[in-house]
Amino acid sequence: MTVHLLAEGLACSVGQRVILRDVELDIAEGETVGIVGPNGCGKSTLLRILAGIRAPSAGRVLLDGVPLHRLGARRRARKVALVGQEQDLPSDLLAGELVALGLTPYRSPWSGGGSHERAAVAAALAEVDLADHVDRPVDRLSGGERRRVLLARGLVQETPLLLLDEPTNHLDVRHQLHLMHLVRRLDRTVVVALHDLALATTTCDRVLVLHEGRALSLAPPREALTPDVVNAVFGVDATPIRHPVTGDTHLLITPLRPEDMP
Ligand SMILES: Nc1ncnc2c1ncn2[C@@H]1O[C@H](COP(=O)(O)OP(=O)(O)OP(=O)(O)O)[C@@H](O)[C@H]1O
Repeated sequence: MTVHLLAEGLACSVGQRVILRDVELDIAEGETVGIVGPNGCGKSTLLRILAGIRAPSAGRVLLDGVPLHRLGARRRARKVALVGQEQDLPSDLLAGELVALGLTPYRSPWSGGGSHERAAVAAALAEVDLADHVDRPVDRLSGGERRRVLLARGLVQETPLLLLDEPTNHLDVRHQLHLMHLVRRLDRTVVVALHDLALATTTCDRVLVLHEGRALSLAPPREALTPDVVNAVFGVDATPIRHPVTGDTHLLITPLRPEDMP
């Protein structure tokens, strides 16, 4: 249950302002690709275009060669799930009911949730380590629990393409790693916007760096996130450090020294 994702010449503008230009992506079946870049560089906008929620001002998105815009809403919802950064969740729902919304594309009108649906919801909540939260009101969940419930809603949608917008926000370090390892294990194509460069490096197959509306590279993490790129894109000082046990290179990120500031 995975898909080849191709994006050709994507652009997006709001009025005169260009948000994205000439973005090309060729993502293989089952790959986990991270999108990184500074605040406002267009990560969420790109994910919304890849989800078919926002139309690009130029270019197109193809899933296994089929243009996304040709798919009706229901077929698209069986192909692509976007787990966004929703702040306001319906306060009168239980966690299990919110997750069950992910099954909407498979329901016939007015059908209720049968035992098959309840099992799917329970399995998705168990995947995100919230098996005992099915009957908890959504408005009483912590920030991290909400993020994980939203991920469960995306998982239950069973789409070959899963798009995640900063899914690790609000999560403690153990749950950040758990979530990213869970995502990698899925037999799905995943595109995930992340702020944590270390997490992107250790958990993504390839990383896309967005800077000033352009895609700089789509490459294995340590090729995409060199110290020079990180310094230029984020305006920080990144120093490569070798892990004493694994020998892998990690970036130690500190503020620019005053003498290096532009
Ligand atoms: N509908 C819109 N109207 C006007 N400007 C918009 C609209 N949508 C996005 N933008 C602008 O486009 C730019 C990119 O926004 P986007 O949310 O994609 O960035 P991001 O990389 O996800 O940011 P962050 O890391 O802060 O979440 C921002 O400057 C934002 O203000």
